[in-house]
Amino acid sequence: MLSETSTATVRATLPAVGAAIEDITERFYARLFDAHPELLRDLFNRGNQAAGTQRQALAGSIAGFATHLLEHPGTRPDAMLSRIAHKHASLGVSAAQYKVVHQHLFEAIVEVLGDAVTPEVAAAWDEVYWLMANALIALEERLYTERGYLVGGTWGDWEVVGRREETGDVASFLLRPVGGGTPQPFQGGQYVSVQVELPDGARQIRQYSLVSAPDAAVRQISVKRERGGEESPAGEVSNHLHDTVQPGRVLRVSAPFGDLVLDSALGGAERPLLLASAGIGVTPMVSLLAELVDREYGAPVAVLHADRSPAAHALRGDQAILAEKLTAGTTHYWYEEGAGDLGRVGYADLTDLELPAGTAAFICGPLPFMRSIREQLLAKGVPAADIHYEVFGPDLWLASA
Ligand SMILES: NC(=O)C1=CN([C@@H]2O[C@H](COP(=O)(O)OP(=O)(O)OC[C@H]3O[C@@H](n4cnc5c(N)ncnc54)[C@H](O)[C@@H]3O)[C@@H](O)[C@H]2O)C=CC1
Repeated sequence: MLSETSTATVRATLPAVGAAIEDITERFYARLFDAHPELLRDLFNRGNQAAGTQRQALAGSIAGFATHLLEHPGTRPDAMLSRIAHKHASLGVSAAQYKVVHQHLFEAIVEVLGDAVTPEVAAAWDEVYWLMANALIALEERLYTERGYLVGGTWGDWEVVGRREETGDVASFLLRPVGGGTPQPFQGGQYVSVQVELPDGARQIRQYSLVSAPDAAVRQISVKRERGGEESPAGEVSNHLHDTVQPGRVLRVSAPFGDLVLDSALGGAERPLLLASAGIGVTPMVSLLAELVDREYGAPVAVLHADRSPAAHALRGDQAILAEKLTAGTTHYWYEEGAGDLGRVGYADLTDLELPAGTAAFICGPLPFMRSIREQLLAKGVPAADIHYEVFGPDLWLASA
């Protein structure tokens, strides 16, 4: 909890810091990568840096954390912290790295705000930083130790033992640990980080949801080729995987992390579920469904998916087969074109969908889709706390929340 003196100072300076936060985070990353070029090459996503989205996400999380401290003193924004901690753990982040970030972040604050950063102001924001950093460090250490990993030591070598083209843009890669052995079961909905060496020697990392059943001996990821367009650069890692990775290749893969998991929503008891995905957001839903089937889940499960067309709908077969195996599963599909009798036309529309009382929702897909589903669920009376979501890449939902 923020001290009384710092609370007053943070309250008085939040508007100024908030207004300058994107400038501050831009200079922060410039300073950080100047001092540690290896971080941009081998840890941070270069595409997100170039597009500025990581900066917006960091700005959003700092501003969000400070606002939370002021508005809800004595509590923590647990959902936000948990999401960040899982992502960090999958990257192997360690406590020492928070000191490096602190140094460059505070230098950037002074560079942007100048004399406004009195010792009192610096001390108050220092307190905010360390409240957030220490909360994350504790969560990350718990994630490592719970699973018996050394801090930062979750990477392993995995051999690609199969590859399957799912759609024109999505390929699945089947992975088995080098040296054999059955991997520990993960939780449906979790993801792994994958690190590949690119032609210029950079070792870039991306997260991909696990698609296989949590206890499968062979793990599967399904990757959409990010072709890029006017607003977004082509995905360096997804294109590399599509163009060069065939069976026999060994990839560096992290242990599974991610908190879009059943236990976070269920609290021990079965309840009606809604699993809504769009586009490549289908991936975590498939492992969640596999886990539900495995548990012989008895409560109603509504499986919703929206896509450009049936042909673009990756893993449609797996999703349908698993939904069919559920005791009380229903499927609802929407396609922008070519729906025929395979689904409804247009974006996902929940107007006609009857939601049993007590439904918990899981959503994953492009941000506009997730916002639209969240709005529709809130309008139908689903409490915000029962809406769980996964964001791939920088959390711009937070930045704009
Ligand atoms: N959870 C996450 O953070 C995810 C992020 N993405 C990101 O989103 C981008 C696009 O993903 P794609 O699979 O190519 O999806 P996409 O662009 O093919 O869209 C899939 C479907 O989302 C729905 N949708 C799109 N805009 C909507 C809107 N404004 N309102 C309601 N529904 C809407 C439509 O039904 C559309 O067919 C990717 O670049 C990816 O990085 C994708 C999946 C998951």
